[in-house]
Amino acid sequence: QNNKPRLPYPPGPKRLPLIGNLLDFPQGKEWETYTRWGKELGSDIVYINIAGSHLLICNTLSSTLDLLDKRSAKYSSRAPFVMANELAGWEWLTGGMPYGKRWRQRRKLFQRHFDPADPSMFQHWQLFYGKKFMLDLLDSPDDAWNHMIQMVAGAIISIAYGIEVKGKGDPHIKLAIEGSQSLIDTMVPGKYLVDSLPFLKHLPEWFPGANFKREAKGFKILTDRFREAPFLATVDAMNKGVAQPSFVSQGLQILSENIKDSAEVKEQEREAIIDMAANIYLGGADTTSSGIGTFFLAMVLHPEVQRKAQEELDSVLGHGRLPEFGDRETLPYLEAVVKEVFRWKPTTPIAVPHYSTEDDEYRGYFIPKNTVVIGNAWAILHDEKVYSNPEEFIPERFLTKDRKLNPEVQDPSVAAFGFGRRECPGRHVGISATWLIAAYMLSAFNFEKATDPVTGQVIEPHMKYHSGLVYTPLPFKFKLTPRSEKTMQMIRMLGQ
Ligand code: HEM
Repeated sequence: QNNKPRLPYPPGPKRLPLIGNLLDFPQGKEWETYTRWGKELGSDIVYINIAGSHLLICNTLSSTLDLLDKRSAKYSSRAPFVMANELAGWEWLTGGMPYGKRWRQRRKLFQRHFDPADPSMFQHWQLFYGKKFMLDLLDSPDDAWNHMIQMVAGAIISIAYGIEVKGKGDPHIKLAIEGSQSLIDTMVPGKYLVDSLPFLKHLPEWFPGANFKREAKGFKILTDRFREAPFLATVDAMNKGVAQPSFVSQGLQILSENIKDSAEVKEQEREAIIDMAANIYLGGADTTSSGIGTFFLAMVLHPEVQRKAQEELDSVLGHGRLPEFGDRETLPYLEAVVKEVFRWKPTTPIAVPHYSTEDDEYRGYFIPKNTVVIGNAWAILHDEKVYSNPEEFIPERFLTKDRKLNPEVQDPSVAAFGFGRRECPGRHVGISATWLIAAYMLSAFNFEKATDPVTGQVIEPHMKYHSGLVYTPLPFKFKLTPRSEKTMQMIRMLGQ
């Protein structure tokens, strides 16, 4: 290693001594700044250095796949977050775990349960909550946003634990929302000095400036409760013989039938089941609801898209019933709408940054060990060479002239769910939920812009997003009306 001549770092904005690009670091929508830097430098890979930490951004699919996929043995870890992982009790978060045996064990458990070839386990719960959601919409359409958040949270909790949540104010939903918020609060890059200067973790709590340690203690109590409470509720239901099928009940069942492993190995697997179940909520709730929020926005802004999707649904369903998962292949326009939702406003615009574990060379440049490597999903999904007018919402881009899905157009899932060995293991669960809600809502409701009740003026959707790791549309007002008396009857029948 040391005998090799040192190659230059990849191109990047000019660095200052010591602090490097610290002052250039974008606040919000960083994917747009990364894309601009790449264009200005004429390079699809951009290197920046933040006070000694290395960061590499890949702005095209080819460079991203070259590193994160083809060289995944070196690029599949995660950067250490001292505050979140060591102090606030998030060390069991698989999405943040370093690459290795512990992570692999959890990922395997996940894949065993969420087999794309047998989606019935999770689709059963998606249908259950989807129907409940439709009844809630009929009851109070103006509250669509809140109903949607509750529906997604409820479905994910049931998929993980088999616990049927009771709607607004349900303690499991409340704990889950508080738990994931505390994670978002601890994982803000640059918020806690201890993430850049890890030795600070040894300061005693009373030391001036060590409030982060007291804060971490509060977070840890919540984190532990979030991880354990729903799991214990499932164990209790299993003991009483009333548990419903779920990730946890299936995992514990298989574990109880295992007679070949030692008690120690079985205990490790039990811990992995507890961890992974809580990860299902953290990975699946905010991501899915953000995608569905973007779908709402797209429908309100594009009545012509809505109309075409409804025509297609009516031609297949004949106004007589609500769609089912089995209809999916016969509805290419709707499929194109869902693809365009994930492309237009990618839910995770920089995916989750990877971390390199060895020195490397790429196209004549040096990429040191411990570099944070970002596949810029937003840049890939907004590349005008692949998707013309990328800022526009155009489902037709995925279709041939005779309205079939065009296999030659790049599927957004090449980037919308991350890359390589860390690629989202729950992507088919999230896409399935988004498809179902899009199909249900378009068959039964019309989306329109809201009007001011006093002036009667149309209220334009504000199109504001929260710019974090998950790009989340902020709730906006819109109007939902049932398409006909018949659709209202169909929904009412769901409640019987
Ligand atoms: C529908 C929207 C979703 C989006 C956009 C999304 C996106 C992502 C991304 C970008 C990653 C990181 C990939 C990487 O490191 O390259 C990830 C990881 C993960 N996702 Fe998803 N996800 C979604 C839904 C779900 C669902 C529904 C579940 C659970 C059922 C889930 C569970 C996970 C887990 C457990 C990880 C951690 C994987 C690891 O680090 O090994 N996701 N997701």
